[in-house]
Amino acid sequence: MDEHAGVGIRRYEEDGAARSGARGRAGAGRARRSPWAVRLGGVTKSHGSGRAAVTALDDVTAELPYGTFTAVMGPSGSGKSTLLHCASGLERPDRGTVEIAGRDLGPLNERQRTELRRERVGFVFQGLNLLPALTVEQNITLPVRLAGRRLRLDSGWLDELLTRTGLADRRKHRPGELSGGQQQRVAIARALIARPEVVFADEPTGALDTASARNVLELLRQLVDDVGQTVLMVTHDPVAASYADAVLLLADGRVTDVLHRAPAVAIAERMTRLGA
Ligand SMILES: Nc1ncnc2c1ncn2[C@@H]1O[C@H](COP(=O)(O)OP(=O)(O)OP(=O)(O)O)[C@@H](O)[C@H]1O
Repeated sequence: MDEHAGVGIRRYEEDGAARSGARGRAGAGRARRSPWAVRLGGVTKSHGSGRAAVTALDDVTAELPYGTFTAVMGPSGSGKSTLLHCASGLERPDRGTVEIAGRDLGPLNERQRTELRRERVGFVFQGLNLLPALTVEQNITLPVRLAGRRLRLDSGWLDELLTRTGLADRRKHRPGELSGGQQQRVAIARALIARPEVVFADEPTGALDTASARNVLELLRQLVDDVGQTVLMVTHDPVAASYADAVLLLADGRVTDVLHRAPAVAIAERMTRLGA
């Protein structure tokens, strides 16, 4: 294991065990094969080939316990998006292993990976990707409907998500009738509707004003604390990262440090030292 990724892992693990044990609803009803919602072992990934090849991730090991919130930070080009794409099964690493809920993604074919992403993983991106013609409720339930008979809609969970996201009285509205922050909360509810093992968020507050961003970050934090959700979030913003239990700092494709429950100023100071 990468010596840095292992720093303070026990405390991080205890955080997750305490939260996901009591009320853990994320991935509810599924037997757990691993203490980690996500595990990367020696992941290496290059983009391009020959002399143009760029090593985006270089032997990254990281373990995300259930019920924890992890932020990934680093200078531009340090490999944050590539880490998120490899960890979520969107891209295959060149070397190393990726496990989600104890399942090794390596041997899975494309169809199996798509199914796993649909059923076990939630995504929240900066660009929202809501369908403008559908209502809030229809957008949120879309992943379940796309999965056909493989997933069943839990209407109690839908109601809880609508309440938690403050959208209960907006369920029949369309995205164009909502603020940016409300739209991002729809995207978060949609990511959670199938009770994924882990939610991957790429700059979820990047396009929001300060108050809406805080609202979205508090929502993610509450979902981790109350429901035992596991979240991995890429961000450039030290304030956003300060909501996380742990911040993985990347530089040149390697994990150079792990900060635990760090305040925004400490994260910003560490980022400055990385040259970000
Ligand atoms: N499809 C690609 N083809 C070639 N090189 C790529 C590709 N995608 C990423 N890279 C390179 O891999 C490295 C890591 O990129 P990545 O997007 O993961 O970094 P990042 O930390 O997310 O950057 P940013 O903060 O600017 O979004 C960079 O040097 C980037 O130029």
